[in-house]
Amino acid sequence: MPSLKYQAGDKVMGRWPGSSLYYEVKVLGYDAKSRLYTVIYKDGTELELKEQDIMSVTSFQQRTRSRSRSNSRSPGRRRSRSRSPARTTRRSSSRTTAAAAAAAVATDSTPSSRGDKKLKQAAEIKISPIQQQEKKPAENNSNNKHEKKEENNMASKVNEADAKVEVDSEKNLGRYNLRRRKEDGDSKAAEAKPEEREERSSAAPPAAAAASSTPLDFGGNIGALVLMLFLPAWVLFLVLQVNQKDPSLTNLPTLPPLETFWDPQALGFVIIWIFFQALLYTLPVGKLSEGVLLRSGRRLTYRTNGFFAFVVSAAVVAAAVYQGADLTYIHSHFLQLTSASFLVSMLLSVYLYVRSRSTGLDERALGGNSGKVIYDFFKGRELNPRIKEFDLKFFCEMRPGLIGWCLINVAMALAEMKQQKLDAPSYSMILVNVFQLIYVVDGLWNEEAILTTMDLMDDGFGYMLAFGDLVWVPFTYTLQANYLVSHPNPLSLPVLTAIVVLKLVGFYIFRKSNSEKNAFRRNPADPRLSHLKTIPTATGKSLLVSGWWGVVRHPNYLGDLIMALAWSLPCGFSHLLPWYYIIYFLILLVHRDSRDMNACRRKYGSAWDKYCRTVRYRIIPGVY
Ligand SMILES: NC(=O)C1=CN([C@@H]2O[C@H](COP(=O)(O)OP(=O)(O)OC[C@H]3O[C@@H](n4cnc5c(N)ncnc54)[C@H](OP(=O)(O)O)[C@@H]3O)[C@@H](O)[C@H]2O)C=CC1
Ligand SMILES: CC(C)CCC[C@@H](C)[C@H]1CC=C2C3=C(CC[C@@]21C)[C@@]1(C)CC[C@H](O)C(C)(C)[C@@H]1CC3
Repeated sequence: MPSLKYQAGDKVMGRWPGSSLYYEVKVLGYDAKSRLYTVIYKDGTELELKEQDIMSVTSFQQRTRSRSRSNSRSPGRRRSRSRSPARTTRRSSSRTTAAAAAAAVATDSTPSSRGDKKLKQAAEIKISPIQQQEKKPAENNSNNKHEKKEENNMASKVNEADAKVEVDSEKNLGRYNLRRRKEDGDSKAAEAKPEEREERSSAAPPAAAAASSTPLDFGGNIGALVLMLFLPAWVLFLVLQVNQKDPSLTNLPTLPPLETFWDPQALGFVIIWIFFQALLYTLPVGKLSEGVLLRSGRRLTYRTNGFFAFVVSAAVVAAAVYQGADLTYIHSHFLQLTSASFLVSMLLSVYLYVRSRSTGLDERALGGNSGKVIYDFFKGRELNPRIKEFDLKFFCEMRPGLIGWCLINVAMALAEMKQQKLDAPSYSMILVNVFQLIYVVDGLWNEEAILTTMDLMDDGFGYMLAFGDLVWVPFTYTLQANYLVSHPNPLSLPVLTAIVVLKLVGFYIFRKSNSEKNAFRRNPADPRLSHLKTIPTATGKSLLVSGWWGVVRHPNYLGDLIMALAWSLPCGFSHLLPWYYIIYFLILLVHRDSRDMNACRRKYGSAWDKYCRTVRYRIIPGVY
């Protein structure tokens, strides 16, 4: 790198994207095409940074020193976070450390006469060298030396704006423990306003600028192309197969004439349904929830009124049925409704790809910005495409397909009654309907929790999710109910009871683990989580290492899989078809788990390895 400002091997200070935090990093290389430096953090995390986000160690020291001086001269110019009563300083778990940090702040940035008072009001974040802290057993309230409370965030970083610590020696360039003081009283933490929690929670966004070097999933361009062709073909196969009297693997369906796929009325219904859901989403009813801090430094707001949308949709559908609407139309025109939804998802994907071309680097997903057209089209380039406040990804994932899933299931129950001349749906049909209804309603009730899932935080919005949300979910997740319409499977009471128990166990694990992680990510200081052990990471975020997330690395997947089993069991063992969902789901979740492992490895470096060594099983206890 001859004419570059920084050379490979240089030790410099790198800004964490989207924040004012600087870490000591080593320059590994420079990519002339993307004009990004690849840097490595002390814990092994590699990121790509722009030149303006890098500073030489000397300039960093000068800058921090001058800030320190100006802070001590004009207290009024300090950031106002200490002024809110909810943000009063918290008691440190270690008096020694608190004293050491206090000394550092008082000596270096404020005259001692004012020191004490100022300290009480000062920023919640303080810095002290990590080596010193790690040696103190009193600090470590876990049995494992790697496991500490969220407050013990080990980070090789210096918060330029907040730290107010003199950069007086090589000390600041080494490893620091960036910790937050505990609240005076836990309840305050729990009651804190979202904007206050924001600042208290992880100090840095989770990843770097969209990197063209992020490894490609699914075998890159070719794999994405194969999947793009295979997935609709597979949906078609399932839809045709389920209508066969004998849907076994030895009895494959024949392709119907092409004109049967197209029905303008079906397309009309699909469009009306999507627009109806869009209308409900935009109504100023329900909570406004904040998403995670993005790489761009922004935090988006979402209208989480999914449960409201569900209730209104149910009421409107019930009214339509009361007025004579025949829901069994959905069963008899399933193929046409599927192809209409496919068309909509295709058009949406093209729109998403085209608009992603005019987005900035930091608005793109790390995984869908490879420069490979097919791959990026499939994976999705833009992380959070929005039309004004209307978030397309959030909406599609949580509304038309998900609520449509329940509508289709109800239609299947009516079709079963009609086809089998029953006065009420069969027990198997009721179980499938109720189980999946619980799943969907739970998702909508806890809609906010979706904001800390991979799809919302990391994945771009492209064909994979557009097709997944609008076609895959409503037309393949309803397969069990669809199967039962013409393949009855009577259940004995003991079997029925056993299936219900299985579902409840799965649901308990799924809900508890998802809520635990969501609550922790939203407010690491939540007193209800204070018993949990955590592993600090260089990003300022911690990883849960006890509770549900200490049993396996994806307890939520475990619960989901148990539930999937309970959804297939009511269909019996006559055919493999209704078991397709659990087979697909196992593959999806194992693949998702490895995608997440790679993403977390990139995000958290050695801290993630530490987590994996501590929590050794991936999804199923006892299975690596
Ligand atoms: N029905 C269906 O078709 C599907 C359902 N699902 C369900 O959706 C839910 C969400 O799944 P998904 O988005 O894949 O993944 P998760 O909700 O498990 O999210 C993964 C993220 O959680 C954070 N995390 C991982 N380990 C820890 C830890 N120990 N402590 C704290 N945070 C941790 C990391 O993000 P960070 O650290 O950045 O916060 C990681 O990237 C699951 O319940 C899953 O079963 C998923 C796919 C399909
Ligand atoms: C087409 C591909 C082969 C796969 C596409 C995957 C998508 C269908 C799924 C990715 C993550 C999902 C989630 C749910 C539905 C399926 C998709 C979109 C979810 C909304 C179901 C309801 C749950 O309660 C949830 C936790 C909110 C789920 C979040 C992830």
